[in-house]
Amino acid sequence: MPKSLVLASPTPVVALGLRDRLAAYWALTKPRITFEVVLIAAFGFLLGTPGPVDWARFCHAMLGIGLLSGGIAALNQWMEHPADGQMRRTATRPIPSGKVTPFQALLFGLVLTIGAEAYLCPTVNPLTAVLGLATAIGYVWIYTPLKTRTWLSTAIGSFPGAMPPLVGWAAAAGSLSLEAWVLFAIMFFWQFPHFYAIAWMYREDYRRAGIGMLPVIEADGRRTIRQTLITGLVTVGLSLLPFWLGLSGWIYLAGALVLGALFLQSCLTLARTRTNLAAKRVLRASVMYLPMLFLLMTLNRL
Ligand code: HEM
Ligand SMILES: CC(C)=CCC/C(C)=C/CC/C(C)=C/COP(=O)(O)OP(=O)(O)O
Repeated sequence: MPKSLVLASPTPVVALGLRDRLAAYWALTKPRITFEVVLIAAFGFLLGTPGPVDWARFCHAMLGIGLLSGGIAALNQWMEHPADGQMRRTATRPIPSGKVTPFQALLFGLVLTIGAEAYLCPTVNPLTAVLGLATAIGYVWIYTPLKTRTWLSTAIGSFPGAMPPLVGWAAAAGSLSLEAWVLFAIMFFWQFPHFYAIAWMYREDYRRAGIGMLPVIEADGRRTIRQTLITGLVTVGLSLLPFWLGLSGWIYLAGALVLGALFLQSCLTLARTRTNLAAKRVLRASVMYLPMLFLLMTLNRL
């Protein structure tokens, strides 16, 4: 297929009923990713709570974090809608499919992002708002433009990507501690198997849009596999630290080992078979692994 082929024509906005219009705006927030962001932030909040849980603050924090995650997802789509229109996976998104204009998406993203910041600062605490702002800048203004410039963009995007537990912790505690940074580190390394699996599955799509992720730029996939295995191992190794730090107990340790073994098994299967199906299993395993690990950590503490 020629590189220049545009899968979704940049049509002007199509006439939509209210329901479809709302659905298009909802899609701009990348709801499934935003859901996982809020979930991990919620675990971060509970883990960072020093005494009894302040449920009012918890609700404010989750609402603000959800709005922020949705807002930056919309801004990301505003910035990369030409590339999204070139890829099968993203060609049906609200902007390339003409359901929302780029300007509407920009406005929506700004309102949500600025609104979230203005909400988090007084109702939760300034530290949470500052970390949220750093996440927005890191994701929208640093990671997104770098996607077409360097294969290292994914490693850079992992910094804002790892913020949910840190932001959740800050919302509860009003400060950050070693334990919070350990949660950040687990999530930072977790992302490598996650996005290498995705980049493997969609490498033709990414190539067409000029996004040179590692599986796109290397011919044989060896570095992708090596980095997937190493970062998978580092993730599982780091996942044992909450036990040693006294954040969680024996049930967590046993569960983390079982979950880690399953996650690593999916990475090893990808290394052995190098198929798209195996990459899909790594993606599924990664999406399950993280919330289950944090759930165990939190339950075990309670
Ligand atoms: C540099 C970091 C990351 C990159 C490049 C990345 C990229 C992607 C992409 C392209 C997909 C779509 C896969 C598909 O359509 O089949 C995806 C799925 C997903 N990602 Fe990530 N992601 C990253 C980090 C994160 C983070 C930090 C979270 C959450 C806290 C997350 C949660 C998810 C979830 C839940 C899905 C599945 C969504 C679904 O079911 O459609 N990702 N990721
Ligand atoms: C606290 C808080 C609000 C945290 C937000 C965390 C965050 C920034 C998550 C997104 C991580 C990420 C790099 C996703 C991929 O985007 P992509 O542009 O590569 O994906 P795409 O190709 O599907 O658009």
